[in-house]
Amino acid sequence: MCAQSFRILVINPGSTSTKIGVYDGGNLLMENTLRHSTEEIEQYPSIIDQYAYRKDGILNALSNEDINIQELDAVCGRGGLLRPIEGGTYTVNEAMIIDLKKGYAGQHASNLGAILAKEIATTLNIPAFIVDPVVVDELAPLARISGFALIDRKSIFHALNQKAVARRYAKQIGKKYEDLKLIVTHLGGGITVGVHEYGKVIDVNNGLHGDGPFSPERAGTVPAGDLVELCFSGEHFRDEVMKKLVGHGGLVGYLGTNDAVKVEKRIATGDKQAKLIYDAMAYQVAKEIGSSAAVLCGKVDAIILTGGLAYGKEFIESISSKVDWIADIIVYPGEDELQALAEGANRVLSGEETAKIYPS
Ligand SMILES: Nc1ncnc2c1ncn2[C@@H]1O[C@H](COP(=O)(O)OP(=O)(O)O)[C@@H](O)[C@H]1O
Ligand SMILES: CCCC(=O)OP(=O)(O)O
Repeated sequence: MCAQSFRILVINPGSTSTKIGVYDGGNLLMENTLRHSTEEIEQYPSIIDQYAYRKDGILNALSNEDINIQELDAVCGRGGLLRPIEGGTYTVNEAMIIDLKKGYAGQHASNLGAILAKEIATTLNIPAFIVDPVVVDELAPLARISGFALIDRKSIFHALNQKAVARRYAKQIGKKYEDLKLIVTHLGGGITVGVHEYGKVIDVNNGLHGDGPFSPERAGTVPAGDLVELCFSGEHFRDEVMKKLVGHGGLVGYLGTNDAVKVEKRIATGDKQAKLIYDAMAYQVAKEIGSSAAVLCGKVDAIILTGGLAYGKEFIESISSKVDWIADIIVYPGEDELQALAEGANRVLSGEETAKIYPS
């Protein structure tokens, strides 16, 4: 008897893009990346206000590729800033939608994944899922200590892609993910460096709220005392400072764009400031990888570099030249997120796994 084949629409809203794909029986029928400039995104006061803009983009892309949405069996979105939960595939439920709409754990484009999936799925009377949301939390107790007793460190990162590429690497070398010690670095609109020890991400920088390297649009760690002074100087409003840290931080703050391709072009035409800032981003990523290697006592099976910025050859070279003494470096440009979403939904639809329930 043939295994049943399911047609699944996957939706991955990122800070600088919305990526979609349609899979049938595990085969990719179409994929599309809709890029969003800072100016486009800025028209919307909050993440939830981007809903119709992103939904229209998705439905237009599907229609341009002659995909008949009536033939879909499920819709699976990237999971956003929910309560901390274990990894896996979850049915989108009302409790999840409520948390995402009110921004329970903050604002990020991934909050739209479940909402878009549910909305499209409801009109078609089919199920909606999320897989490995950005709040997957496997931190070791030591990694939770920030040094400031009122604030714990949190696990907010590219869980879906980090896990997917780590598994891809394990398969490629004929080993199990659960038997490896890896440092996985996602280089996207946000940048996260995860310490994967035997299948668990025991430490990772909080890629959203001011921790770790700066990124195309986030400030990462900034000097805390200076930040406190700035916040209480009476010259800045709360939302303005938050925006300077997340959204208008990193490359946007220094160079006015979240697009690394444009930055590379400026460097090629001799823009010294662009080169300094781009080199500094690579420098901070390398430092974070170095400290992650210390977590694993230097016993690292491989360093994986992935995400959109990993297409930039000189950027990757700049990081690699500082950390290649630690372990082999594997570069997987782009991401495996769409396929990981499709596989997660497929495991549930085929009965291989039961969907987890998000707690209310
Ligand atoms: N070919 C490329 N060379 C260098 N940088 C690239 C390339 N393609 C995309 N990028 C950059 O990657 C970043 C976005 O990465 P991506 O993983 O798609 O992020 P997100 O999922 O957060 O939207 C952007 O700064 C974009 O300009
Ligand atoms: C919220 C952590 C994940 C993240 O930064 O995603 P993007 O790179 O898509 O913004």
